Amino acid sequence: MTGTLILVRHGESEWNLKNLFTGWRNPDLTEKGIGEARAAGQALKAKGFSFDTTFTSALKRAQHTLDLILEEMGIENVTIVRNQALNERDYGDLSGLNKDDARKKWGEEQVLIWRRSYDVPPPGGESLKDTAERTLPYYKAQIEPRVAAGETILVAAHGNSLRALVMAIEGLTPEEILKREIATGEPTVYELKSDGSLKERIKL
Ligand SMILES: O=C(O)[C@H](O)COP(=O)(O)O
Repeated sequence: MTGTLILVRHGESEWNLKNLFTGWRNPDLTEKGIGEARAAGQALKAKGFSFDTTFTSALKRAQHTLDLILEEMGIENVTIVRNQALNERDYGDLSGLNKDDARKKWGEEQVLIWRRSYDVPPPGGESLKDTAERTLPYYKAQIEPRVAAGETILVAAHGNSLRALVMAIEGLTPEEILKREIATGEPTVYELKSDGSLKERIKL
């Protein structure tokens, strides 16, 4: 038996547009982000998907994306589980700062290390490793068993919480996952075997 896991990053947020570090701060989607979420819903509808359960984070941009996808698909009665284990990585003291201003203050290289190293956290925040340490146990306990049992599950979350999941599902090294950019509003479909391992990755 195979199950289906669909991962989608939220549409463009107001702070993506302003080029601000966001993390656990809570901006909503922009008009473009709303359009991206609706387009994701249309793409999933065109493929005939329906969901046994859906998951999202405790943050507005991901919740709103999920709501818009379900609305576009005409799905009204599915369970929505919201949990902060799926939140974006906490950007700590960088939250709310402009990414270009941060580069001017701390230098290009240091900011790149904070954004794209595996285990160096930004001041007061979480590294990708820290993020994976809270996201993966939640995935293993709440999401993977459902997919392994044959369900179809949609997860609307964030660039770095999804990186943590993709790394585990695809068996990527830290170097490989850090090169993977997860675009806003573009669903990825994974067929998983009954032991939770990957059968096929399909990009919509
Ligand atoms: O939290 C943020 O600022 C972004 O959503 C993700 O940031 P990143 O591109 O630095 O990983």
